[in-house]
Amino acid sequence: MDILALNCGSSSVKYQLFNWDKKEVIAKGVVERVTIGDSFIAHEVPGRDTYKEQSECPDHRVAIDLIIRTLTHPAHGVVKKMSEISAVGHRVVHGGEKFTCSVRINDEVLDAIRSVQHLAPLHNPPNISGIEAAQAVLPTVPHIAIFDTAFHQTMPSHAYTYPLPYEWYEEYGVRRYGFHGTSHLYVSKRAAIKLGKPLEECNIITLHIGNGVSHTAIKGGRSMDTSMGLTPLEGAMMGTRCGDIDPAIPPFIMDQEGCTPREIDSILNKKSGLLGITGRFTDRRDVITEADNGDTRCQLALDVEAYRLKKYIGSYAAALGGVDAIVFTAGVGENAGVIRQKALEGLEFMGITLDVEKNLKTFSKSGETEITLPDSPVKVFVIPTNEELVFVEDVVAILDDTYTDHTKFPYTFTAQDYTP
Ligand SMILES: Nc1ncnc2c1ncn2[C@@H]1O[C@H](COP(=O)(O)OP(=O)(O)O)[C@@H](O)[C@H]1O
Ligand SMILES: CC(=O)OP(=O)(O)O
Ligand SMILES: [Mg+2]
Repeated sequence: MDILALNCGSSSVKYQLFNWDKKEVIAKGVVERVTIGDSFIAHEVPGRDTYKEQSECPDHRVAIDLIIRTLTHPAHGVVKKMSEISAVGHRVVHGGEKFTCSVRINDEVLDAIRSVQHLAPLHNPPNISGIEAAQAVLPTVPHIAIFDTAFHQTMPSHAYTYPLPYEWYEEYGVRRYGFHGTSHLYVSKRAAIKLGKPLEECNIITLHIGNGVSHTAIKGGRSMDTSMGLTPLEGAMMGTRCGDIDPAIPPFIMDQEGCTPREIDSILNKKSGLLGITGRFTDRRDVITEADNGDTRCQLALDVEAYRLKKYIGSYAAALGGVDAIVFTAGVGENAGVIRQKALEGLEFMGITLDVEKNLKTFSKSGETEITLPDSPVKVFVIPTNEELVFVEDVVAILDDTYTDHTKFPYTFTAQDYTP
């Protein structure tokens, strides 16, 4: 059974075609610069050179057509016709309180996703266009929505309630939701395997550090708290997003500079974080290189990022009442040893003893790696995330009618009989 996983971002569409029977990736890739101009596809098939093609994608529908054309291309493709694909799994970032698990998409589900799109304006609208575009091209196969927020619906009310007028929660749904759920779920399952303990007995802190950054405190496989909030703006400092700040700052700057709520929101989402402090960069590779070259603002941005990571580790260890493992994942978490080291410095009192040399040599391509010394009471792992695999597992479980919810491990594939 071949399953297509789609992750439609504001200006990109990532995809993965997975063969469930062989448990292997048939092809994966990304269409970049969708709606922007100069769009192209980069298509990877294991054992072949990456195929790149320039092709204008003014909208997501054209991008999805391009993916399908590439997947079925006589030379670069991997399937003869699209009818070989059994189902499509779509990432949907915000599911509000309505969705505690993945669901088969129908008109009612699409309306419900639309009803919360104002809570994730950078993410949900492209997710919806992607679903509509894929349904138009593949009208006869099941389409399944997998929500970033679903995994975090297990949070207790004291973790998701803001100290704000309670009516805002009742009337507008103002509460913490949390995101990157499939990534936190996947790496925590993998960490339990590496610890050699049942997930139900583990306290794990997962640090997803990519373009978006979020941290989660996981007890017994369930999300107990997470750093992103009503929207993906709260929590850690990110490439262009501010994360936690004094809420009085936005109205103060609006008064000073005469900007509108929409303008200030755009600055906090797109011009803050590492870009805000450095004035130049969002990519940590650039920030690290320039800090090494003596740029003090790049150094400051790294110091702020690492210090804030350390504070989340401490607070989540307290929230969980102890921690068995800490996991670094996503582009930065998997590759930036310097940031990991800085974030963990001084945490020996918590039982974390880093293997400094091994940490600096660990990247995504190293695979799942323990970066603490063998006698470290708390283990720290670098675990490459695989959100698409969670999409695929959920799709299969829904098609087989064995699906309950994420935390009940409908398929133990990621947890048991799988070696990444
Ligand atoms: N070797 C590296 N060192 C530091 N940061 C890296 C490295 N490789 C990738 N990154 C960072 O990873 C980020 C992308 O992470 P990723 O998880 O792919 O993001 P997303 O899925 O949210 O688009 C880039 O912005 C870049 O800063
Ligand atoms: C929710 C979120 O921030 O997602 P991403 O990291 O893909 O931007
Ligand atoms: Mg990502």
